[in-house]
Amino acid sequence: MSQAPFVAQWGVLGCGWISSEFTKDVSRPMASRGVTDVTHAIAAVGSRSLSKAEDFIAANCPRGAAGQQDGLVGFKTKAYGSYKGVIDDPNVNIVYVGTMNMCHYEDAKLALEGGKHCLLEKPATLNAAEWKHLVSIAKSKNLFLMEAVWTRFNPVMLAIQKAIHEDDVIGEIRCLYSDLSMDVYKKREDTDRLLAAELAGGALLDIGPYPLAWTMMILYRHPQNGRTAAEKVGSTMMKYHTGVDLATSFTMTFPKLNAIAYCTTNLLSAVQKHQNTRIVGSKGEILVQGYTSRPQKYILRLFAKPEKEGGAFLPDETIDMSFDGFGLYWEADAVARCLKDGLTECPEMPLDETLMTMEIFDNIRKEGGYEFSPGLEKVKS
Ligand SMILES: NC(=O)C1=CN([C@@H]2O[C@H](COP(=O)(O)OP(=O)(O)OC[C@H]3O[C@@H](n4cnc5c(N)ncnc54)[C@H](OP(=O)(O)O)[C@@H]3O)[C@@H](O)[C@H]2O)C=CC1
Ligand SMILES: O=C1OC[C@@H](O)[C@H](O)[C@H]1O
Repeated sequence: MSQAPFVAQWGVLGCGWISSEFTKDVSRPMASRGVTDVTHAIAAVGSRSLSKAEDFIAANCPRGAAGQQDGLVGFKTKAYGSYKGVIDDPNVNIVYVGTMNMCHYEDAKLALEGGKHCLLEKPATLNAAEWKHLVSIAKSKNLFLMEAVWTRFNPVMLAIQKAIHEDDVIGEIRCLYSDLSMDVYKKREDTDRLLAAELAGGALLDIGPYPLAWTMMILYRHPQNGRTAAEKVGSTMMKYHTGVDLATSFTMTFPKLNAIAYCTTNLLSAVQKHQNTRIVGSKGEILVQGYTSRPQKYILRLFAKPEKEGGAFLPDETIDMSFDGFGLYWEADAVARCLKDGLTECPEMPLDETLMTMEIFDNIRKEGGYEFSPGLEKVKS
């Protein structure tokens, strides 16, 4: 007889866009992605407004998430007009923080201090000091904590990682080019969360985590790199008049591989839906298709004669891994498995790799002159 799946009992903080995608994704039938060991319930949803939380439930999970639809738990999703209500709900065992960047530290702290595990949207915090403090609370209470870098769990990312790390498909890695940019400049008001200083906006914090995720997954985690931090990180930042960055680029060197990552992000240009990440090796290259944050396919392009300089390519092979929904469910499933197994950090997105990210971003901001508005950072180094 097969065992009943483990049910992650989520409490959602903030009823904005990404919380709705997360909620819809974990409400999809588990069978649609062949998962049988874990499932999900949305136990509670919290907003600063009760009616917003009620409307959110009606729109995104009227019958609860997958585990509730399958009758694995008896409770319905409850709406709260405060975040604290969610934390105190006895049916919640893990909190998803989908609030604005400048709220992440305090909202995650509320969850952890309330004794709940926590999945925290990217960027985890505003700086490394805030993250270190959250980690210390989580560790002292033996609670799970993870930054929600969902791209790390995307099947295209994992297939490419295997192709490069295990199957040597494109040979020695030489360069990784990764961009995620958005067409925001002159299209949105200065009060928009991406452009406003008081909301800790800017390209680096909002979409910079994705080029960095590719660098970490493909170069930092390369078996021959031995999880050695980048030797050098260089950056260029262009600021907007509000004080946030309109465009940032950073390079990261990995001498053990003789490989370099070129990462770019801006709020100036339309996202090319086709190809924004490209990985070049000695035998050919991989062209990631779709947004850098949620790719659906990749192209494998091999040199006909790898030993020759500037040689011709063999015909392209397209590996199509298209999926339904937004694609946050793989991350949610991985978190549920961690809880099921009693882990307090996720091997695919461990606490120290978020710390590394926050330290890299702190240094890039320092180099580029991006200082947060007074009072935004709750812990400073
Ligand atoms: N993983 C991913 O692909 C994505 C991740 N993100 C991340 O998720 C977070 C939220 O982004 P997104 O959903 O697009 O943003 P939204 O503006 O759509 O939602 C943010 C929510 O934060 C809550 N909030 C709490 N305090 C404030 C405040 N002072 N001002 C405004 N809102 C506040 C609000 O919830 P309420 O009113 O209900 O209390 C609001 O709905 C960001 O940190 C972003 O980086 C965003 C998009 C994609
Ligand atoms: O994480 C994100 O990915 C998609 C973008 O649209 C969004 O601004 C960002 O927060």
